[in-house]
Amino acid sequence: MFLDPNYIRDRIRTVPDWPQAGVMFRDITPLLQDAKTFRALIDMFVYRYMGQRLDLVAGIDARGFILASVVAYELNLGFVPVRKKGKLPFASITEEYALEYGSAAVEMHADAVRPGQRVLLMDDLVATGGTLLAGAKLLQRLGANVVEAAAIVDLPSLGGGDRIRASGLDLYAVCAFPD
Ligand SMILES: O=P(O)(O)OC[C@H]1O[C@H](OP(=O)(O)OP(=O)(O)O)[C@H](O)[C@@H]1O
Ligand SMILES: Nc1ncnc2[nH]cnc12
Repeated sequence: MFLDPNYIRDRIRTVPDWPQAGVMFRDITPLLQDAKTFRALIDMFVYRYMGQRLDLVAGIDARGFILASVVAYELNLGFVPVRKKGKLPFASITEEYALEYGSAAVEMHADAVRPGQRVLLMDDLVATGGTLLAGAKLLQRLGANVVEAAAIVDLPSLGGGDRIRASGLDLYAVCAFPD
């Protein structure tokens, strides 16, 4: 029961018109706040990846950090942050991208991964797919092999999942909100 995607989906709150009119914001905080659903969620990722050959888990600022660091710890792997622009102290590389509501840029330290390392890339949600694609691009520019992109939620009506798969990157999302 706890590893049923509907159990996860049912604990995501929808907030209409936030942060701007027309956006149905899928809020994962109730899911994280409940000990059982948080553990069930993390376990779904851990069971999926525990048999796979991985070197690192990368997480996207900010909500991807919540997942990726715990999953990395559980899989006995290191964690790498993909940060919003201007936050990293050391030599960094940058990718700009468009969002459902605006534009942004993400960065990684230039020494965050070594060429050939196998990396799982995590974020909370796929809307247009721009954020995960930008994160994957950073990893690929550093020579990493992005084994899969993973998220809690896909919003298929915004086309991000298709965009990610069309780029050649595998995507796993625990659940989807079709409307
Ligand atoms: O698929 P996309 O269209 O790229 O959208 C998904 C991204 O949008 C949200 O983050 P947001 O940029 O709102 O930043 P936050 O984590 O700082 O709230 C979400 O956490 C994803 O990172
Ligand atoms: N609809 C949405 N809900 C939550 N986070 C998002 N990021 C981009 N679109 C979003």
